[in-house]
Amino acid sequence: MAKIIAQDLEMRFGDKHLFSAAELIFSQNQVIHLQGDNGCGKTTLMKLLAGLIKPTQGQVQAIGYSLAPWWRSNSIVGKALYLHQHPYLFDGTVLYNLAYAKAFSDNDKVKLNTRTEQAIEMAQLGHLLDQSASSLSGGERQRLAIARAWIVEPKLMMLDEPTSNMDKHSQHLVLQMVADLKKQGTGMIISSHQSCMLTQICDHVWLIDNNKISSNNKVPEAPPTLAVHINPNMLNNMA
Ligand SMILES: Nc1ncnc2c1ncn2[C@@H]1O[C@H](COP(=O)(O)OP(=O)(O)OP(=O)(O)O)[C@@H](O)[C@H]1O
Repeated sequence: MAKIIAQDLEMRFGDKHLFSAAELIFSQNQVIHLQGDNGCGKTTLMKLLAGLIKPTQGQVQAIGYSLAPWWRSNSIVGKALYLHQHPYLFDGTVLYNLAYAKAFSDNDKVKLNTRTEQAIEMAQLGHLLDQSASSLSGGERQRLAIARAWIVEPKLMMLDEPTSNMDKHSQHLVLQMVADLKKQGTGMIISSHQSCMLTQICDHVWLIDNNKISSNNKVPEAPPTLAVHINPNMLNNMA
């Protein structure tokens, strides 16, 4: 099973102590809601686990992956996929961005083509395929980035404030893809300082507070309540 393990972790920027943690384990089949106030270090923690930056102290290692090629000096890079809240997209069309994902998957060509078609449908990107990715709205960019990840089926993935640019409809589309990845065993960290549709499928919480990271099982959230509007005339008619 793929895991990222961080031990004796400490992160500082100059004099600013962001957080310390004796041990953090992020593994497949685990969906974590990463919580904490603005500026507490959620993005920094995810970048550490993705190998994009190094901790001030401590080790971050990946297990359950095949050995990294000799030219890749940092063996963490590329293990857990990190999706920024303003996702990086390649120059080119939406279709080009989806097709590019195939280079990062071990799946065979037929399966990748089928998954690409399914992803286009799930993310409702069909009418945007020939449009330049740089011209997409914030919510469309997020949908494209998550569809691209869904095609690849990563073992571990981190979503940084994924719903910050999304209306309810886009959130719902993304929820379907994320829930499907969960079913397939993809481990996920979803950072959000508020509860949202996506955090409802999380089963663990990591909280950054007072420069410490605590880890707990998540108390299930109540399903979203449906507002029921009762027409008073209807009640009169029933009386
Ligand atoms: N490269 C850097 N150099 C110096 N300080 C940095 C650097 N990157 C982040 N910081 C600081 O570290 C703190 C944590 O930033 P980070 O983006 O990780 O927080 P966050 O919890 O994700 O915030 P938000 O909820 O607002 O997105 C902030 O005060 C930020 O200014």
